[in-house]
Amino acid sequence: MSGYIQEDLSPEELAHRARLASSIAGSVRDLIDATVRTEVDEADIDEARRLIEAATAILRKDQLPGPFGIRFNTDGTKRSWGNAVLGRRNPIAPPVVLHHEPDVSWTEVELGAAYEGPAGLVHGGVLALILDQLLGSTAEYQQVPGMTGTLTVRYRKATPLGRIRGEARVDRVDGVKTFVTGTISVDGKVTAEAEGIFILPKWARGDKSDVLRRSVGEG
Ligand SMILES: CCCCCCCCCC(=O)SCCNC(=O)CCNC(=O)[C@H](O)C(C)(C)COP(=O)(O)OP(=O)(O)OC[C@H]1O[C@@H](n2cnc3c(N)ncnc32)[C@H](O)[C@@H]1OP(=O)(O)O
Repeated sequence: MSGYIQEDLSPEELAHRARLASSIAGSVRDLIDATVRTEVDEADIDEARRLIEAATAILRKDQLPGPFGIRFNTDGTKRSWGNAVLGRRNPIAPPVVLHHEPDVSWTEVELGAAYEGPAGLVHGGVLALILDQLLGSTAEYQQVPGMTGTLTVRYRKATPLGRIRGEARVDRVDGVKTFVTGTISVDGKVTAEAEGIFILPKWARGDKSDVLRRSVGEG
């Protein structure tokens, strides 16, 4: 499967690239929030556009030919920096930072104006996006990875924009299928529940599954 890339970067080089990725993506996330919420006049919009287009031209001077992919390093680490949920290099990603404990994986993340659906509330699709990744990464961490086959979300209460907590656990494994459950909560109250069925795809079965089991990706 293409898009899985093997690299051999020193710890110093990895740390340097991580700093660069986080700094540029953080600036663009701030820009996204500023864009959603700006009330400036047309002259300021025109000036901001000029500066943004200049910044885009600088970044376009040297680009990957396609997406970032998933990169393995010789030290055993794995980077998913382009990932839409975790990607430290992706300004669309909140980014979600996952914490894995023996029985539970969790995250706490601030969702601002860019993630709005109903007024003042988190978009249901954004919650499904976060749950998909959280549940999928939980399966991966427990060494039973897979692609999302089915994700079922029950929205129990509205989720206000702001700080949310996600938690997930592997419920059971049946052959190539891993069943994972999870929740989103705010101030200790569950607002959404999910179950995901993650399936180790045919192309990754047998020896090839090692590449998916080796480590859990860092965003
Ligand atoms: C790989 C590690 C990734 C870790 C990151 C996770 C977080 C990211 C999550 C994602 O965004 S993944 C992207 C969204 N998902 C996809 O694009 C998946 C697209 N679908 C596929 O690639 C295949 O349809 C799939 C891998 C899900 C299943 O195809 P297979 O050909 O490998 O399945 P197969 O026909 O061998 O069936 C295996 C078992 O799964 C069952 N099954 C198949 N598709 C299913 C489905 N969609 N939902 C539930 N069960 C399903 C099937 O009935 C069978 O059950 P039994 O073993 O009990 O007989």
